[in-house]
Amino acid sequence: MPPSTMHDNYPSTPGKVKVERSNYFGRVASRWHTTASTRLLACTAVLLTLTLFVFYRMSGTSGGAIDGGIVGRSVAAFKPTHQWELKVRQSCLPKRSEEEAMVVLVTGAAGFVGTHVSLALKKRGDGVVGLDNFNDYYETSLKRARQDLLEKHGVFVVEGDINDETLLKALFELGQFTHVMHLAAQAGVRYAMQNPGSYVHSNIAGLVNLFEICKAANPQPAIVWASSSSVYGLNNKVPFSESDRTDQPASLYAATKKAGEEIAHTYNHIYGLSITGLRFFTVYGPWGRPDMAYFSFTRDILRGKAINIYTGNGGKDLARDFTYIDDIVKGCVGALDTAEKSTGSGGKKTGPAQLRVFNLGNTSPVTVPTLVDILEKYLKQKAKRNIIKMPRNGDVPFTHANISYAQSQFNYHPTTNLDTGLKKFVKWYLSYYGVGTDHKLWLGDHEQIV
Ligand SMILES: O=C(O)[C@H]1O[C@H](OP(=O)(O)OP(=O)(O)OC[C@H]2O[C@@H](n3ccc(=O)[nH]c3=O)[C@H](O)[C@@H]2O)[C@H](O)[C@@H](O)[C@H]1O
Repeated sequence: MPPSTMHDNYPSTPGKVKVERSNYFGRVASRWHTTASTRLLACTAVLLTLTLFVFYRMSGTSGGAIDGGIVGRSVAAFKPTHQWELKVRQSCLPKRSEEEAMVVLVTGAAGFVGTHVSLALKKRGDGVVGLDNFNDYYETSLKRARQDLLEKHGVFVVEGDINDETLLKALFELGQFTHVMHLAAQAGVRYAMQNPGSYVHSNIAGLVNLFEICKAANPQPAIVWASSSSVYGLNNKVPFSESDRTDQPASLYAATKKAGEEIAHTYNHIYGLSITGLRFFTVYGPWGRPDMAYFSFTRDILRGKAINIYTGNGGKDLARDFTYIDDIVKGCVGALDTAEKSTGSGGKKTGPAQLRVFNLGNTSPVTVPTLVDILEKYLKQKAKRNIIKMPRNGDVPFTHANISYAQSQFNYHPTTNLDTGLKKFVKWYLSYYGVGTDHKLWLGDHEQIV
């Protein structure tokens, strides 16, 4: 199999893609007992394949395009059209006074948090452009529905990957962004064991590419980005404070988010980028992520399917500091509003710049069985519960945020408890998918739920 075909197994925008390993080497091995000339041919083919593979990988990075290394090829060259430029310009136009207004690039805009933050910014009159690669980590129809919602509110979502240098340069030139809300990432704690490359592609390579573009932009934007409560890993000092140790990640997902925080430090230190990391604590709500427990439990309860409820050591219930999406949006907007300007110019730092990390949690952990109790109440249906020991897949037993830093800096006060938040989620879920729980059933009317 030629190397180009081998690479076609990898997506440029990774998602839930099964990487089928080439069985070329297997076939070569099985024929190893044949003639000497076959053996020579096989050796040459293996060497040629390896040489081309290495060359392909090296040319991908030396050409300036930061691609995902093990996950991929460079994204296809982007060529802006007149129509595309018009849409970007229009979406960037603020509707409030120039001094007050921000022009924000929201990456991951068709994602759960990205959609809500984009809407909130647009509603108060900021210029907002979205960017999303629409990967298939979970159902893309939900991402497209969020995109429809955004476009109805005047937010144009550019389809593209944060690793696409050409696209990002064109966007930054047009947009002259004052801020970047960076939410594009490969999410999910447990999926990291199935597709580690996608975490490297989005959470490491993509982050570096975005910082490179921001550092070179004139003016440099201030950046607020999504880190994760998972960086606390096996930390058992509660509640988790920003100054606690974060050097024991329990999953590759957590490790890439922790790495992102270190990379942020570097770009702040060398180039004067103003960077704020937000450690989100298990965010849930309407338009949420189908891979998360509250969402998949809802689906399975309605279908009469059993759900797995994990327990920790000694059968102890797991607990999360579940945080409602509206509270997270307030935190994101607060972080944007208090972000100072970057200090660099022409890729050079001219003075020290702001570097912050905040917990955005709810400060009241709830156990997973209690979450299921609440869902049963609002779904009016009993769950079939399988209680099983937590698999060794990167999970942590509990999370609990100390939010006093965010409180002091931008008055962050979460107001929605899990009961109220899940009630709103269930209402949205039933209106979106229909009571019959057929996922293809679209009842529309979603705007009222936001
Ligand atoms: O705060 C974060 O930084 C992360 O939050 C979220 O991770 P988690 O807190 O692990 O949420 P989620 O998967 O909903 O599992 C919730 C609970 O249900 C338990 N759980 C899960 C699945 C299952 O089948 N059974 C079960 O008991 C499970 O053991 C856990 O106790 C985001 O997905 C992640 O992207 C990141 O943003």
